[in-house]
Amino acid sequence: MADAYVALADGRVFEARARAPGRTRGELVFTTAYTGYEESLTDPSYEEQVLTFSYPLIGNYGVREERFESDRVHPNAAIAREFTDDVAEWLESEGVPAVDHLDTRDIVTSVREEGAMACGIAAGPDATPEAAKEELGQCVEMSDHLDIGKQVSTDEPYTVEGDGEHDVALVDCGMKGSIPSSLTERGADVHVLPYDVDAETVAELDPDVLFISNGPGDPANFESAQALVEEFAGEIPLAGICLGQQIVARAFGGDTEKMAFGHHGVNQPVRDLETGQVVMTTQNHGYSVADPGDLEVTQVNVNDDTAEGLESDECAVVTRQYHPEANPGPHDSLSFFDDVLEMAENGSRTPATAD
Ligand SMILES: NC(=O)CC[C@H](N)C(=O)O
Repeated sequence: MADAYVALADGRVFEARARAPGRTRGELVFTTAYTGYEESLTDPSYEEQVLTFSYPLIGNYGVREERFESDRVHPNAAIAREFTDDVAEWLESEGVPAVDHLDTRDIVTSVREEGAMACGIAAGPDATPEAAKEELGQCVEMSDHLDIGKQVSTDEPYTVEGDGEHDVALVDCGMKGSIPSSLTERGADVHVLPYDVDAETVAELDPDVLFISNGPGDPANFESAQALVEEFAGEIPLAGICLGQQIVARAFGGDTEKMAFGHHGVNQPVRDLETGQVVMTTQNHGYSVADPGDLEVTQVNVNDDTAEGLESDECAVVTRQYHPEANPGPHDSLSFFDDVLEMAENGSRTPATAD
């Protein structure tokens, strides 16, 4: 007998098996990643979402903390065709409801056809379809999570030391741990700052580059990070990943829009418009840059032409919509971090001419 229920905004209620008990709700999204479940579940960009894995068996190589991207699980709940005991126990210990033994192909095709939608979950001995529907009724639209940055950012600034070759000011809007480590490995000291850090604090640090991280929710709600970019545009080189690209685009007069079901997976093809080269990338976003403002689109998604890379020579800006730090996913675009540090070194996106 079912001991878990998933209620969707399209009116359907799925029966399922409870793997970690509890009641919750969130925006239902799916990832096509067939590996990297620990990294996805600890990616802060999934805050306030319910994550469905389209790959049918999740947990077949265990759970290891060194693969975590942050110190907790971020989606409000997780759904798979089958979770192993390792993953189920981990999610239960984190208090995050998990359900399996339901037709995830049906869920994925519904989201693909109708877009990311609200869902409610009730799992455990007392679960009822009505409880799942009640949760669904309380689900808040992603764009109405006005201060979602506070839920995921650091409260206090701190520094992760590399070799002191460059100083990166990294605004933590819900960053994945692989972003600072990709920079420290390349010799930079990374000063991690709260999502609402003020301009004076950044000015005092006098960084070589101001870097805006990935993060959850609607980029339009990250007003203070946007104001920071507006303040330092043309003064300090700027970089951004995912939410960071969206915030930088808005600061340069551009705009963002909600996608139907977004890109969540590890095989999204991206073409560089200058070289023509295509790389496979890791992605996790539900919004995209609809208008790059004063920035130039330098890379696009091969599937749907959305903006994947933005740059400005004049103001020293380089951003990516995808996740060059990988984890999970392919390492094809790790050189982004070399480009960022080269820009930090030269103070410009174009390499200094040797003369
Ligand atoms: N990974 C991210 O930074 C996601 C950015 C933003 N929250 C989106 O959904 O598009």
